[in-house]
Amino acid sequence: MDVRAALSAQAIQAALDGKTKPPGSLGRIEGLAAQVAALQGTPAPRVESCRLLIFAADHGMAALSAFPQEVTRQMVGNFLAGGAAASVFARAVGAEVTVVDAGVAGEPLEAEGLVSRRIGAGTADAREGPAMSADQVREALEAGRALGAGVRADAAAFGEMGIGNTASAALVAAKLLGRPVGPLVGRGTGLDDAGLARKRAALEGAAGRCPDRMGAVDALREYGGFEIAMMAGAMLGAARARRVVLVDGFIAGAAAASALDLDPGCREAMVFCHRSAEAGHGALLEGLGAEPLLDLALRLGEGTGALLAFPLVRAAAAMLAEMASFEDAGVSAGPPAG
Ligand SMILES: Cc1cc2ncn([C@H]3O[C@H](COP(=O)(O)O)[C@@H](O)[C@H]3O)c2cc1C
Ligand SMILES: O=C(O)c1cccnc1
Repeated sequence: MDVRAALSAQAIQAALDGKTKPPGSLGRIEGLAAQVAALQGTPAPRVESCRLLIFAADHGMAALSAFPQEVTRQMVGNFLAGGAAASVFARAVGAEVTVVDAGVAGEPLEAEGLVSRRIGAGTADAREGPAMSADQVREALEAGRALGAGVRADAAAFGEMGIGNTASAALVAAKLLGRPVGPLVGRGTGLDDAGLARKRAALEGAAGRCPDRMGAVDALREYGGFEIAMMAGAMLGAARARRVVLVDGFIAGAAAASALDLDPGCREAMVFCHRSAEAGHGALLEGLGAEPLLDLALRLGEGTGALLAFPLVRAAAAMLAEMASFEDAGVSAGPPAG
């Protein structure tokens, strides 16, 4: 930590301790407020607006899902029509939504409001060989970076849609953490025990093609999805633009792990919003040293958990910006914090 950062962390702590409350009594909301203050470089931070970017793409491993591949395309229509869970939560918390076609299978989607950044018509089957080319990884990261950098809202939330993407996310996460894929494999959209055993065996086979530990570009090339790679790029772009980066569940977590591997500095922008019920998410969070805000047994993706956490982040920033100090309010302070 450089001296300026140390001083500013101290100044932020002093501002928090000067508020009309026993020191530390707002628990983790105080840490959240301090994070946002440091990110924005002000003791009066603001997180009033939020934009959710939903990245959609298809996977060569879609057969490992409990649902058919065409659901990805159909859900893009549902997002655009405002009928998905993420659409409803976005309205409920006052967030805007952008839907991005990162590579849905079949003919290019054409719909009003859809942002087209297609890298291909779905990835290749990672059980057999690389999911995409190195050029496609770069293209996806770059397209994402530009989209993330272009977010004008104070907070950027990240969601995804892609049948089969819990398989892809498990492999990417395993290689980034240098861990066996088995414990990261989960039921996704709701596999039964036989489906789960089949998925685990398939992913263990796929993982065996490559070294145990890989960097983000290699892991994304071998096992990624276009939406996961583009989301990783978008997280980097938004973090560099000093937006709060709201990380959703397991799949967004794999994208976040990729972004962190490419630039550990983007950590200061990231808020891990919830612990998904998907089996591997606990291990991924632990591997990243992240303690999420919420634990609601969600297992949907789309950015739903990120949207639910947004009001907490908004309230944390407002607390630091608006709460009276002991001095302002004429309230007697207790003993010095420490
Ligand atoms: C109707 C429907 C809406 C969804 N919204 C998100 N997902 C979630 O489920 C998928 C991942 O699970 P798996 O790897 O098992 O396919 C992703 O598309 C994810 O966003 C959905 C899944 C379905 C079926
Ligand atoms: O946590 C997630 O992102 C998730 C879990 C299950 C299915 N789809 C997404």
